[in-house]
Amino acid sequence: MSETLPVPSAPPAPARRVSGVPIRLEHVTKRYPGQDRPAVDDVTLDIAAGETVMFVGPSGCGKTTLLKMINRLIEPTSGRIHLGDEDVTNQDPDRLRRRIGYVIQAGGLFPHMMVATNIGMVPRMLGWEKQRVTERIDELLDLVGLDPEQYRDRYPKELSGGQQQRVGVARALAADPPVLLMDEPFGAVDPITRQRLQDELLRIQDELGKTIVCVTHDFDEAVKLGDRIVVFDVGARIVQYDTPEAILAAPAEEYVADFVGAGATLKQLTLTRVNSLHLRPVTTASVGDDAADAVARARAAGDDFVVVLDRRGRPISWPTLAEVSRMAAIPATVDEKLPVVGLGSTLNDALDTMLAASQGGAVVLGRRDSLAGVVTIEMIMDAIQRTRQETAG
Ligand SMILES: Nc1ncnc2c1ncn2[C@@H]1O[C@H](COP(=O)(O)OP(=O)(O)OP(=O)(O)O)[C@@H](O)[C@H]1O
Repeated sequence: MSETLPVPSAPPAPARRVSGVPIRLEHVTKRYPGQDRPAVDDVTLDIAAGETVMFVGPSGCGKTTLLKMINRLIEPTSGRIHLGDEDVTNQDPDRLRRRIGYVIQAGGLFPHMMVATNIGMVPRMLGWEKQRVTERIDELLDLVGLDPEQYRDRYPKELSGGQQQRVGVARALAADPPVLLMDEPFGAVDPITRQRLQDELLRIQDELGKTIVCVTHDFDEAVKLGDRIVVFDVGARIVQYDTPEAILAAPAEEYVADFVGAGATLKQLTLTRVNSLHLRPVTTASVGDDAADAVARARAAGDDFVVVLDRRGRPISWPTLAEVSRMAAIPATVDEKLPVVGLGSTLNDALDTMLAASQGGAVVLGRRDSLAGVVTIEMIMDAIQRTRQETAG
């Protein structure tokens, strides 16, 4: 029988808006027919409102079963589930699911429905007026970084994997549910896209403060996204439930140490985020501005590059002064390969992004993809050096 594990007392992430509710699982068990051992064996777990909690553990240990019992896609054999003050164990599952957003691998979009129809499904079921649904769709596309004009009338197959996943997140958030469940949400996309989507999720969560429970196979992802991580063993036995920092510093059992991996010191870098660096301000210019003026301002500031912003203040390119000098006005050209990272990106991510680009740095995006500054390879190297010294000392 697993012991009761209250929410650990470490302080939550820096104060942010909380729109989520706490989740309490009480002695929850799931026995599948014909199996001798329960897939989930008497689990008690408290998840605090507004936190992101990551479920990790070996294949078949019961993570997905536990997750799906929260929105009753799987019915518990016994035990109770509370959302906020409410016992939802016997609540009508359809009603329950409207209060719990659910994101699965590859977005899980309906292929025959346009993006807008996919996103607007739950609000329409809830009887929202047409105008309100339409506005909500555009608002959400904007939130997940997709231009509504360009994407709302497309079919899922006309989107990249990463874009489909973004729409999946938008759809899950449509009716503004307090809880978001995610099952390997970024498992099906390439590493660079995954990193971007993780950054977006951090940014969105920073704005919204939902209660998020997310299953992942990737311990680095758990460290990056989680306010806390639950490490499970077979039967969804909770081996450790703590902040990423605490788990990396002191794995509870040898089993967790093995799971965390030999590179734990290096993983500490995954804990250091771009927002902890002192970001460099940079010369910017808007589309249509006089190029000579931008060059003069950059020279005066000692910058070799100019970050070009679109009319919504989002960076679209990062030309050198030599390139800008050849122009009359700043063009609207979007550089598809612009190296960008989010404020929540880890130093590992930032380094990966920079190594694939020519500028020796990356543009840092803040809220709604606005420019937060620039991070350079030198800044990352300095930070790595400091982390090494602290770990050694
Ligand atoms: N519908 C089912 N019928 C019978 N057994 C099941 C069913 N679904 C899952 N199981 C079993 O329950 C256990 C837990 O499965 P679950 O999918 O929850 O694990 P998991 O930790 O999410 O695994 P993975 O990481 O591989 O996705 C496994 O032993 C699995 O074989």
